[in-house]
Amino acid sequence: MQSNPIEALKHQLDTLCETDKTGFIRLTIPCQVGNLMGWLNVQSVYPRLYWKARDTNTVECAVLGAIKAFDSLAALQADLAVLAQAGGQQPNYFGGMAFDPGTPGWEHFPACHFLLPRIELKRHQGGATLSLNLRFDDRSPGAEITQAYACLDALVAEQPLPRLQPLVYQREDRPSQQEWVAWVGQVTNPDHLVHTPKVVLSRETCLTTPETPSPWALLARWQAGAADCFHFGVQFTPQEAFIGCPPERLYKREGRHLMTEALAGTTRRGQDAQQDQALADELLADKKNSLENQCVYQQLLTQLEPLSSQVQMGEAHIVKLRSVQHIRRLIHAELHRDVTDQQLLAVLPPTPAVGGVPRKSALAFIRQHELHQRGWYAGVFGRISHTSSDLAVAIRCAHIGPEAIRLYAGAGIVAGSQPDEEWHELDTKIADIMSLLGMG
Ligand SMILES: C=C(O[C@H]1C=CC=C(C(=O)O)[C@@H]1O)C(=O)O
Ligand SMILES: [Mg+2]
Repeated sequence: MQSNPIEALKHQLDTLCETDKTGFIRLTIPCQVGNLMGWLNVQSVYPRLYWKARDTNTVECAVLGAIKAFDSLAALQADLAVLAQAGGQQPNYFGGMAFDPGTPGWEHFPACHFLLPRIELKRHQGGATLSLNLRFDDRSPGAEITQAYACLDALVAEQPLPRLQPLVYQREDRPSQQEWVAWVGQVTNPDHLVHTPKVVLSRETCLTTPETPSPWALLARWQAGAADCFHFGVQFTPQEAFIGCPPERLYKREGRHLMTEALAGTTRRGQDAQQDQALADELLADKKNSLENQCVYQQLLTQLEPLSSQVQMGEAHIVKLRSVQHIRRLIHAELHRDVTDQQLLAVLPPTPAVGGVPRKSALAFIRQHELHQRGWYAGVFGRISHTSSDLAVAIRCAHIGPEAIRLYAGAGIVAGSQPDEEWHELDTKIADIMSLLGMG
């Protein structure tokens, strides 16, 4: 990016200094950008966050800094309400939530965290824009403007992403395959299935290496092979990152229209078109995989019923990703007038695609057995605003620390699940990122 968009934003800020300052203000200027992650990778302002929703032709966002951040949905919803009441421009808040707020989770990753960024670099079909966000309602205007100038001064020009170097990793799975087999045995025991028909068990694959790659270089490569997925990354601190390319939507809300889905039930990709189709047909007809999907849509329908006037579900169909195929059912609903994102996020996650049925006893099993912290894996990641929100289920993801990369994968265990097949399913779910790391 050339320096003139920054100068142009400063010029807008100069003009703003002389006018009335209230509420939320977004200053925007067109700009040119090559690679948003190449830009993010060199900035010194934190948090650094990337978000691209699953739909084609959607906006790509790279954001920096936080002029406001919320560790609770109630506080976030209150802020949305204040700004909606004031009218005018409405901001986007980016962030996520942990899988289980009742566990310690990951250090530096609060159970819930959504931020209103200082800087937004966006690219859409019409080109790219650079925006500077300001808040005046709850702070001294002078200090806010000084901080905004300082943030603009800190921006640096985009640079090519570093190459991914071949590294040697030491792999350790938690649980081990032996422990996994025992857990699947417990969950599929008829005495357990009677009260808990589904538990999504997960595994942490810890790849230790003296030096980990740039998370943005890794995400850029991962994203290139993950069409039809959400793409996200966040760094709250320079030492660690959480990135992912999840195929599953928690929900998208446009006004009162809500879209959600049940994505569960998995098979691998075939070697050729014919085998691929045979595997897809088998998946759709398979009882165990259909049950995994049914648990998800039944719970979503039950939860949406009191919140909406109409709930409609489409046919089961296959979603093909690079290494796996899934069963999906799309759900549409018209929300009642007063339903908020706070309510939706209090009710919907964790869906039985990542938790289980009933939620309470599935979570109890997970808490009792899994020794690794899921943290934001299987949680929520995305964008919230007054007019529309879009959130992914944070699966197919990696936590990148200074000495290790942690990959996460889970599998829905129901009646008919075979321990070794489910273990193998975990491996196909991490196959994309493993091959990028040279471990495929
Ligand atoms: C929990 C994960 O996947 C879920 C989503 C799709 C298919 C799933 C399955 O077939 O088990 C899982 O429910 C994961 O990838 O970590
Ligand atoms: Mg499965």
